[in-house]
Amino acid sequence: MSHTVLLVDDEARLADVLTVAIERLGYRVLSADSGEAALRLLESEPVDLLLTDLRMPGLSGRDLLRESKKRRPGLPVVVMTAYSSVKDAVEVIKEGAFDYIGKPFEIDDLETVLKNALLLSNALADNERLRKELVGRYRFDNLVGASPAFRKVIESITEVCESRANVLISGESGTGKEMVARAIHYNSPRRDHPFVAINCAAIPETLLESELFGHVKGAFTGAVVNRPGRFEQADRGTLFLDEIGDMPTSIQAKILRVLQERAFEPVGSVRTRAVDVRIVAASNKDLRQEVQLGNFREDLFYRLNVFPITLPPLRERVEDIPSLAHFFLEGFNSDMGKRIEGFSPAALAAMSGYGWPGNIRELQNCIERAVIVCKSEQIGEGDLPRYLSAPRPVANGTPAFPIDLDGELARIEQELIIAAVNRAEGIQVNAAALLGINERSLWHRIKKFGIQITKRAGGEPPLR
Ligand SMILES: Nc1ncnc2c1ncn2[C@@H]1O[C@H](COP(=O)(O)OP(=O)(O)OP(=O)(O)O)[C@@H](O)[C@H]1O
Repeated sequence: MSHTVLLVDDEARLADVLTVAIERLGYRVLSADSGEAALRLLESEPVDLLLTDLRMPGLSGRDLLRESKKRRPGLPVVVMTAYSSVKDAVEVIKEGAFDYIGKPFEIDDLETVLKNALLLSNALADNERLRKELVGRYRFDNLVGASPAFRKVIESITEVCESRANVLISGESGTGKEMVARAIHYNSPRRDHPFVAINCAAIPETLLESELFGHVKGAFTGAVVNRPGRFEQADRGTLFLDEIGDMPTSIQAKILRVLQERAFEPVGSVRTRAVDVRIVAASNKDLRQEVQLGNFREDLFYRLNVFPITLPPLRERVEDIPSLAHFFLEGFNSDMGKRIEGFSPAALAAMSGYGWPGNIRELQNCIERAVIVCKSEQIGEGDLPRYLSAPRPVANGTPAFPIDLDGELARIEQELIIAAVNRAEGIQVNAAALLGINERSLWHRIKKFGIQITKRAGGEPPLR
């Protein structure tokens, strides 16, 4: 395909002669008699090179050069002038012109200049494309996935990582929220400072404040030394507040203050400490809904939600299952010194047909188990838990042997937990009591299965 040259000259006769000559060289020519007309063509036409006269009434060649650099930075510009002078040449080159040609010139000279300008701009464009590809690959090489839904996530990370904006990552359990938080940190200007993570749901309310803000000696029984909190540890870096939806309201107010004033006081201290921390928060609950239910402060929600990223559940990015499965297979192969080459079509089909309530973490666990049990060079359907593809093994009280006992027990466990959590209206301590286990054990199981929990509004619900 021939390249398009936009020729700009206010002298109509010369423009006509040049148009014919340039067309003979094999280019398509668009002609404009002023800088203004040229800008309009630049907006609407696919132009590969701008060849402009320097002195023109209205918008001069130099003005046009500047404007074109703003609109199309990669477009090569060649400037022509009747008043050939070194000073003009230096100036236009400084402003970003590719070359300069003094009138009158031989068509052969023009041909060489045009050819070189186009060659260089193609090379630069290729270079930029390759650079972007490489940066993309090395930056996010551990984030596997090419589905449209996941590509959007990568785009969001690319957009936000350079800034200081707070980020709120939403997504079901095991969808990769922490991984994304790390990708943001390690691709941000803060990458040489700490990435500190804290799981707000895993720490009892009484300890959370001191965990976040630290404490001074004597602040409470057991505080025998001054201890810095996570905010201080993350100074100049990133603090990842995981499961922020489970943060008690009293602490939410304190987090809001750090976001607004970039300052806090350790527990037991009256001295204010300044801190420079970027917050990346994550939640597997719908925080907007939590705000409506009165469980989460609206002002904090808006502070955190400056840049929201939503991670799709694995069942909505089924296309990524094979590449994720291979990625995990490679990792476990090398951890366990195995050489399993891949998956049978039936195994891939079973994985693609399953709903993955625990998302990528569940897939990862499943591949780990398969690598352990697999005895051949390919993971087959039989190496995967039966519940991935098998229909229910107990119908009308009669077991359809053989069954996958572990898989079935996991399924029943999951169902009972969901039922208890629903009965307890999302209040985990009550659900744990219903199941006869402690709250911590329940929390671990909820995490393992990726169960979604939504508390209902209106205080402690009665247990039935
Ligand atoms: N795109 C991905 N490519 C490769 N591995 C991934 C990807 N996303 C997540 N993982 C892996 O899946 C597992 C779960 O991810 P992660 O812990 O980031 O999820 P999460 O959403 O933070 O979970 P939770 O809500 O339970 O804290 C991790 O082992 C992580 O390495």
